[in-house]
Amino acid sequence: MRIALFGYGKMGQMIEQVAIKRGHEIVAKIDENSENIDFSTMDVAIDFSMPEAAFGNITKCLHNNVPIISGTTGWLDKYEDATTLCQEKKGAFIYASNFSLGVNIFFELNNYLAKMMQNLPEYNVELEEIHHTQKLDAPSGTAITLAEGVIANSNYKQWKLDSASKETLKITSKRIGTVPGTHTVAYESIVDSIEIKHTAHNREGFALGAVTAAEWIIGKAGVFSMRDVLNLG
Ligand SMILES: NC(=O)C1=CN([C@@H]2O[C@H](COP(=O)(O)OP(=O)(O)OC[C@H]3O[C@@H](n4cnc5c(N)ncnc54)[C@H](OP(=O)(O)O)[C@@H]3O)[C@@H](O)[C@H]2O)C=CC1
Ligand SMILES: O=C(O)C1=N[C@H](C(=O)O)C[C@H](O)C1
Repeated sequence: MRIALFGYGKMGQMIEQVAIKRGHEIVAKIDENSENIDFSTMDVAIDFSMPEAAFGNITKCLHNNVPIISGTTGWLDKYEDATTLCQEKKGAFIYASNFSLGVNIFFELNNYLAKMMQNLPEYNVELEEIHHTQKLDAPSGTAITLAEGVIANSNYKQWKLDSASKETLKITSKRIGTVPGTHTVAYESIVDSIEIKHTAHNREGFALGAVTAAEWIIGKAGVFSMRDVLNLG
């Protein structure tokens, strides 16, 4: 498969390693200064760039009929515009806040746990995410997906950074050293605590998930998710 990388930072470089190991070819490494991009050389594009760049990269790919996988976080105010364009162009697009297999299982676990806790008012739930100090957005995209999972299965109406109320689910974001990504969902009552936690040890799981999604999307049209790729039901 001929893969173009939009963004060649920490994730772009890890994806290159994983893709080459799986027999793929990197045909372009695109950054904010790239001009005259030749879309005809690409079977698929993978975008791990920056919050302000992702939507532009996605729309360029869709306009040029190149399937696009995006893992960039912090741009989701434009997600619906991207899906509408994808449908208009009969293109192929996947966004995931987290491409790792482990986190996608963790998302399912989070939804299941939230459903079980729904009618147990003695428990209070909070989310925490920890990432490296270079991360630009907060809360993490993964924490937002986890919060959406809790909200869909509880009486919470919204999430907020550092602030809680009866209707507001609190997310705490910490930035420490080189932490690749740690997410905790904690339910607390007076008598006990229930915690589920995912700890990424490095970036390889994210990269493998993104390359797997790129392999899966070839020949398909539509807006998909990692639930589709991993066949999680
Ligand atoms: N969904 C997932 O599984 C994961 C998502 N992420 C997300 O992916 C994104 C990238 O993370 P990471 O690789 O760690 O970040 P880095 O900062 O290491 O890399 C981002 C790269 O994007 C480049 N860039 C800037 N503008 C553009 C542009 N217009 N087009 C293409 N590239 C551009 C930057 O170049 P320059 O430095 O020259 O500006 C930089 O090299 C973040 O949003 C992060 O949250 C990260 C890990 C997993
Ligand atoms: O910026 C990162 O590094 C990560 N970003 C994603 C997020 O915002 O959830 C995924 C992963 O946790 C690493």
